[in-house]
Amino acid sequence: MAATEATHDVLVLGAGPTGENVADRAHAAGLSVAIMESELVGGECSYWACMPSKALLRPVTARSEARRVPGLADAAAGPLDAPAVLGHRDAFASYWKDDGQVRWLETAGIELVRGHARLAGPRQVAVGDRVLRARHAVAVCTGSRPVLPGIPGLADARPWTSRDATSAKTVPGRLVVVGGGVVGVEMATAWRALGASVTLLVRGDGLLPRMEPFAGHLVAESLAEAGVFLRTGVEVTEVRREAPDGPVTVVLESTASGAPEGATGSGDEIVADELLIATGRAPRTDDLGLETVGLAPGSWLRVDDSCLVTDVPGGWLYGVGDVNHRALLTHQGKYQARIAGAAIAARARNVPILDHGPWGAHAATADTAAVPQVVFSDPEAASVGLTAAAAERAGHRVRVIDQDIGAVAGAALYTDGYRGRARMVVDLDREVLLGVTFVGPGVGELLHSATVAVVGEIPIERLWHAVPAYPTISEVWLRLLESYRG
Ligand SMILES: Cc1cc2nc3c(=O)[nH]c(=O)nc-3n(C[C@H](O)[C@H](O)[C@H](O)COP(=O)(O)OP(=O)(O)OC[C@H]3O[C@@H](n4cnc5c(N)ncnc54)[C@H](O)[C@@H]3O)c2cc1C
Ligand SMILES: NC(=O)c1ccc[n+]([C@@H]2O[C@H](COP(=O)([O-])OP(=O)(O)OC[C@H]3O[C@@H](n4cnc5c(N)ncnc54)[C@H](O)[C@@H]3O)[C@@H](O)[C@H]2O)c1
Repeated sequence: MAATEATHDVLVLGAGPTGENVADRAHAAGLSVAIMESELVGGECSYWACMPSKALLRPVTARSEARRVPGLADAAAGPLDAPAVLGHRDAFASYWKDDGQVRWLETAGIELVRGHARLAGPRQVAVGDRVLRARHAVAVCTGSRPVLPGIPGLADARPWTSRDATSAKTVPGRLVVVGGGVVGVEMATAWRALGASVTLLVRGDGLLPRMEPFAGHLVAESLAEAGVFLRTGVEVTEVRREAPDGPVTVVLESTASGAPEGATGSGDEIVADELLIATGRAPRTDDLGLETVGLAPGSWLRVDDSCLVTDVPGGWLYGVGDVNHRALLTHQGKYQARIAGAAIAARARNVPILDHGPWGAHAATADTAAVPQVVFSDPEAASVGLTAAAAERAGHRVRVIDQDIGAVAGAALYTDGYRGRARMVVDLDREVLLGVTFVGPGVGELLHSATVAVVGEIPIERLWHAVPAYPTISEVWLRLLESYRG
């Protein structure tokens, strides 16, 4: 059968949050756009990542806070209603149906092409028996997938990935989680609160290694209090699941210092019902036709600040979102999409000089200079910009100011015995903030104040006039600034 052909101004591969926003920005600029999707419009974030995971975690943190509010503690003392929480999660994952997002594409005037898309040479994409051509740009927004390390026996042991951990229909009796990054911590938090006996295995010496060390310490302390069995400094060397529906045995390099609640087996082996591997991400570029444009299949796409792929000549191929490995977060993918969409539109109109300096309209800057992230653990950990160690490594002359958030009146009112800590990293040469970290209940909503301060490079002397309302947790800002100014 002959291939059907069509030409659009812009072709977008992958309709996750990033692809949707590239398509939207390009279309809003008057360009014709087709977007291709092999699974569900909305991508990982909507169905197997941000939305379902946060729907699982919100009841956990709400209960935990309520337990520390006088008058509510008894009412919140019982277990979570797991079927209700899982049902709430299902609703937030739109029951794994994308009708709503498809309707949005239709309303926006963006053509949806369902199927697996592959590049078929410069400015050309094949989907099934269709060949689509792009007048101006092709944007690859195909995201990332979980990495499964090459541990003997793992592939045959039916491990959970982040997709299973966010969509499981029942609570496992015993869950082993490998990886102390964001997915490992969030999912250990959720499934423990839902009733599973959870063992968290970490290769390094702590959790959340990309944040300030106190974030990992406070979260680890709280996970241990919740009954999570945390083992640091261990490596999984083998995994066995002898019967398809039987338990899984995880073999470790070191000796256990105790056994997790409800687990059978100890020492070098842990037996569990499910095993979640949360050890990072790989780009979804292995079956994308990258070789037809001179790139290596399976590689992250190297891009400039307008998200143009640097290794392909001609100025037509963009890599936006997770796939370029700059910042694997939905809000940063969408930010890059707004920048790339503007750059695509400007180049299509032959605008001679793009605004490509840092913080310019056509230069993604915040996704390297000021990335905000909230880990929705209990307590939450929220950070933007550089940690103290990263700032020093980058050659800045810094001063670090730490503050116990529990000492602030608003925090004391928020929950009894509020435990939390804040840090700001000050650039001593310019007297602006390079990074801010908050750990504690409810701090996720505090983060944007720090993001504005870091991105805006607001001088400390002006921040002094940004008066936090009394009595809110935001008063921690005042304490941080008082400590700095003396
Ligand atoms: C468990 C978990 C929780 C997370 N929680 C958060 C959070 O709270 N906040 C946050 O900011 N980030 C979070 N993230 C990260 C976030 O999910 C990603 O950064 C985000 O989804 C990236 O968006 P994207 O559009 O670049 O890629 P994706 O969301 O992965 O979308 C890519 C799309 O491309 C499609 N596709 C792939 N290949 C092809 C092809 N060849 N042809 C056609 N279509 C294709 C895919 O089916 C998919 O729909 C989380 C991640 C995980 C794993
Ligand atoms: N709330 C949020 O913003 C949120 C939530 C979940 C995920 N995400 C994003 O999704 C991405 C993926 O998260 P993730 O937790 O899978 O990756 P990650 O890179 O954050 O953490 C993976 C961890 O696994 C460890 N690891 C790697 N190989 C290992 C092995 N063989 N054995 C034991 N440990 C090993 C790494 O040292 C690392 O600490 C991250 O970039 C994250 O930002 C964001």
